Amino acid sequence: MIEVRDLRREFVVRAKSGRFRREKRVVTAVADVSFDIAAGEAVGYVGPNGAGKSTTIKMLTGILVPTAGHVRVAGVDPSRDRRALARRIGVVFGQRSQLWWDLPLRDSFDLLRSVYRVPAADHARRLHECVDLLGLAAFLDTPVRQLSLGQRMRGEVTAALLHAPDLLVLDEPTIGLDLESKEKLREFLAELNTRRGTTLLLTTHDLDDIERLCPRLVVIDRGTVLVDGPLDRLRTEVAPERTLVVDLERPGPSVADLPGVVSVRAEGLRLRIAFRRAETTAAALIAAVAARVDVHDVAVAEPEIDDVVRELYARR
Ligand SMILES: Nc1ncnc2c1ncn2[C@@H]1O[C@H](COP(=O)(O)OP(=O)(O)OP(=O)(O)O)[C@@H](O)[C@H]1O
Repeated sequence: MIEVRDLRREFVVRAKSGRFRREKRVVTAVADVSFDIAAGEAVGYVGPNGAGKSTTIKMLTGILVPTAGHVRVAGVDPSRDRRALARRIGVVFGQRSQLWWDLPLRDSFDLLRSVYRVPAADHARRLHECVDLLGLAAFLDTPVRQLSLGQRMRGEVTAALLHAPDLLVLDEPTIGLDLESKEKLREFLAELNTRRGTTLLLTTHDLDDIERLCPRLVVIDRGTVLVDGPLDRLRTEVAPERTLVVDLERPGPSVADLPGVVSVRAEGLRLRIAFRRAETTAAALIAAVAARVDVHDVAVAEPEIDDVVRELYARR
């Protein structure tokens, strides 16, 4: 669905140097990025501010022309054939709108139907589905400028899907939304990916989006890909410690010396035992702990995705 090889984008900026002189400087926003995304995948594209995420997305959607490299999206060269691309993909920019500000939401959808020449019956069916799943009914006749951010975002996602694209690209889709709206949107996108097989590529600073939606993560920093792989593998490789949370019946002797244990933190009768997955299993550790202290309850916590990404940024 997406093929990116040695993709590069430079910007020439003119900075003041001295009183009258302006110096030309080249900023490399994206430097030789390569990745492939297959149909049906859901991929998170993350990185710190200024990493080059938006610049990449703009090249994938035909808004920016690459300085060098090869890019194909749904079989199309995005900057050469934006029209053909527009029929195959949907794009949602959290910070920008494709809706008509002064018109009721419903009218924007009608206009988009004409733009994409979607047959009336298909349009009605897809719209009905989005209205239902995203809960749009209450504000379909409200002008877009009067919508709350959460309502507008649900409208934006609907607008991007009315022509049934195979790929949906989302740039910061949950930015600024409250927790409930975020969850609603994530649930909808997850369904879209698993049920309909729509490919998802999203940039986000909210790692819960990734946790919920993207089995695969591409991390970019200073214009280059830092890592690319399944989230589960990154968890194991980058954050090799898991945590056994043990609730004790009563205080007992220390368990810090058990094999594989890295550290133990006690909060009343609750112990947080960090252990290395390469050195012991949760089952073996639970047995060893239970042989020493009276255990009321146990749970195993995987590293948070935030920890994984923080560790990756720290390593650069
Ligand atoms: N039009 C432009 N002219 C000059 N420099 C630019 C332009 N657009 C982006 N850049 C620079 O390219 C780099 C990457 O920017 P980009 O917007 O792609 O980052 P990002 O990963 O999307 O960041 P954020 O998370 O803050 O949105 C930055 O250093 C930015 O200043």
